[in-house]
Amino acid sequence: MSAPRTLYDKIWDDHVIDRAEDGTCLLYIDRHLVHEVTSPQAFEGLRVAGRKVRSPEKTLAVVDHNIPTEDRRAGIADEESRIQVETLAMNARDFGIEYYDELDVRQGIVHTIGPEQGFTLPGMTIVCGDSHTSTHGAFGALAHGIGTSEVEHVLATQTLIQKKMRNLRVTVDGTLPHGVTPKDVTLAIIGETGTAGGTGFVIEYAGEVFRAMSMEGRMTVCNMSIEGGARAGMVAPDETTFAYVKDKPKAPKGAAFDAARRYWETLRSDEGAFFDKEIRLDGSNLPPLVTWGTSPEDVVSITGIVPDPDLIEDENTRASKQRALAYMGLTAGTKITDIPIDRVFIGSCTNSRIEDLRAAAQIVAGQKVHERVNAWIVPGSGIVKMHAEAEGLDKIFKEAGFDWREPGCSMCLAMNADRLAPGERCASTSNRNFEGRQGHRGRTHLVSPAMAAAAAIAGHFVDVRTLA
Ligand SMILES: CC(C)[C@H](C(=O)O)[C@@H](O)C(=O)O
Ligand code: SF4
Repeated sequence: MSAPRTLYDKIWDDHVIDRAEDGTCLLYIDRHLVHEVTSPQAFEGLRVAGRKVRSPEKTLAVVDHNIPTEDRRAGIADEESRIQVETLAMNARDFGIEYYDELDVRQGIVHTIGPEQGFTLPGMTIVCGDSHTSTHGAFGALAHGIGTSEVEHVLATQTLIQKKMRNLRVTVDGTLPHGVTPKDVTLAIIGETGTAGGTGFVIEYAGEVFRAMSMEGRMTVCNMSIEGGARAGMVAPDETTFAYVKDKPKAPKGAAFDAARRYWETLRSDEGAFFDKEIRLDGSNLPPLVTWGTSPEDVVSITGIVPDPDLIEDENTRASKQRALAYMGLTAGTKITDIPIDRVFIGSCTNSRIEDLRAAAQIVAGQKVHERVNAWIVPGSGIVKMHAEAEGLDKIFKEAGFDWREPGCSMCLAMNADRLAPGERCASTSNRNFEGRQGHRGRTHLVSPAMAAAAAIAGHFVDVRTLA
């Protein structure tokens, strides 16, 4: 009998084409997602070399980072963004790749549309020139970001040169309390391990909490694997996965689905499989979390206070956390619920799917956005937007005073017209809170959609567990 293997080992083994003596492998790539930021030089490289895209049918292109989230018909005012978008459209046309442009209802954030279209499936190797490709690991796929030269390599060959990572299992057992969401789980994990805790690893998320979690929740968790330093994160596929995938436009149908499913059912870590590192958390004790600093590991409970970096022993850590506190304009000891906010951003590939919008709408219904707050909802895709509107969620948000916008990366990163003004403080459902991430001198607090919605109403952070 062969040695027990992890989920990662199995997907890896099934995709190795060639192994060099030093362990470097050539991996087959099943799916390649392409967006406007990291693809222009890759296509240019193909042009110069006179090469074609090896498997256009395994490649899908979409615009997300540079597009405006207001009326699209007005075009793109910013010259650089306009060129990025036009270039992707041209490249997709020239190389025969399916492309969702800014007027297509299927357009959205690259990591939202892959799963939505059934382009993302269990057991696959999935890459994109984007770090949050880890999102797709929620399906039990090996999915990670690649650099632009690798984008060119995959376009040309449908393969990638890779070294295998080590196996890390993060087990979260128990039942999440009311008001505690997948976003809080992922922030808790990063708070525990730090942003370097996953370096050199592929994470498998295991335990009762992930078994009970929806596909969208699993995507939120896998999305932020990269903030925890890991190459990728994954959840073994199960009935929840199969039910989600079934009937998606690009998923296999009928007998082909049944055959695929039989393979997918083998994609779980064997009893006794070896993990290089294990981390355990109790999900039953988690509170809603808020980040106070400029790293996703700077998490604190909603019932907590801004920590005092002066108390940190390690000199470097102390200096960096002191700087974070100064950047954030906070004073140690301040209650988290006393921090006033100016902006709310419910969006990004972490938290802008339909369940996120429902969770936010539930808190917003019948209420008004606080007079000081400018609050936005940016659906992850045109399909999410359409579903939300069919459910009347847009009305709930608009009546409360939210801006209901067009899909895209938007204010997750300041690469388009959407950004914080200097000094503005934002409750954001995105995944990064680095200096300037949402705009020059902007201040980001990472939270769940429910927490962001509650903050929009109150004008400061609120413990959602105290709401009905
Ligand atoms: C623009 C892109 C390369 C980048 C990434 O890789 O993550 C972006 O999506 C981000 O979230 O910072
Ligand atoms: S939504 Fe944010 S994190 Fe996700 S791909 Fe876009 S910029 Fe990157």
